[in-house]
Amino acid sequence: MSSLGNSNNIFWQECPVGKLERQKLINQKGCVVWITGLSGSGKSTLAFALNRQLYSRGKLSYVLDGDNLRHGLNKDLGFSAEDRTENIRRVGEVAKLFADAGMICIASLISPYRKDRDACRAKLPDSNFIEASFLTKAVFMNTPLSLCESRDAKGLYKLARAGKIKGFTGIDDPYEPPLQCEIELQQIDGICRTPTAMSEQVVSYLEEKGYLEDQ
Ligand SMILES: Nc1ncnc2c1ncn2[C@@H]1O[C@H](COP(=O)(O)OS(=O)(=O)O)[C@@H](OP(=O)(O)O)[C@H]1O
Ligand SMILES: Nc1ncnc2c1ncn2[C@@H]1O[C@H](COP(=O)(O)OP(=O)(O)O)[C@@H](O)[C@H]1O
Repeated sequence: MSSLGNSNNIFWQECPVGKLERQKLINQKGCVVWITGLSGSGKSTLAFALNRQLYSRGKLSYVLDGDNLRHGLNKDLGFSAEDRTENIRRVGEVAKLFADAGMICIASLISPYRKDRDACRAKLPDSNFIEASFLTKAVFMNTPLSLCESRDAKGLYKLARAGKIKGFTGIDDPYEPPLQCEIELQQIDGICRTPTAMSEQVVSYLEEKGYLEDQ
C-alpha cells in the first residue's frame, strides 16, 4: 500500500440514535474479541464455536475471519509487513463499527505484529462508567508451530517449507506473541482441549466482565 490518503475539511456527523439506545433495543453490549495466532493454531475453529455458543445464549455475534475478508474487503492486500498492517488496521476499524452497532465482534486473524494489535486495542478503549460498551480483549491461540504444521489443514506449511510460498508466518515471516493478553489458550502436541471447551472459557470471561448481561 503506498498512500492511505488524507482527507481535509471533513466533520464528524453525530447520529441522533446513540450507542446506548441501540444496545438497549437489541439487549446486548457491543464488544470485540480479537483472536490472534499462527496459521493452523485454531483461530477460525474457536471463532465459529464461540459464535455458535453465543447464538445459543441469544447473543448475536459476527465473525471477521482473515481468510474470508481477504476474499472481499481486503482482496487488494498481500502478505508483506505493510499489507498485513493495513489488513489489521481495516479490520480493526470494521470491528469498531460492529461493536458500536451493538454486536459482539469476533475477529480472527493471524495479526502477527504486536504494534498492529495494539493499535486496534487503542481504537477501542475500555469503557468509562457511563459507556460500558467496548472491549477489545485479545485471545492468544498459543499453539506451537510444530502442532500447526502437523495439522497443515490447507497444505500451506508444506508449500512454505518447499519455498513455494514466501513470507509465510512462522516459517520465514515473524509472529510476535502477545506480551500480555486477556485469555491465553494453550495447546500442546498430543493434548488439545476441544473447541467447545475453549470457547466456554471465552464465554465465561465475557460473562464475568458483564458483557453478556441484559441491557
Ligand atoms: N504468507 C502467508 N502467511 C500467512 N498466512 C498466509 C500466507 N499466505 C496465505 N495465507 C493464508 O492467509 C490467512 C491469513 O490471513 P490473515 O488476514 O489472518 O493474515 S494477517 O493477519 O494479515 O497476517 C491464513 O489463514 P489461517 O490459516 O486461517 O490463519 C492462510 O490460509
Ligand atoms: N481445539 C482443537 N483441537 C483439535 N483440533 C483443532 C482444534 N482447533 C482447531 N483444530 C484443527 O486445526 C486445524 C486448523 O484450525 P483452524 O481453526 O482452521 O486454524 P486457523 O484459523 O488458526 O488457521 C483444523 O483442521 C481444525 O480442525
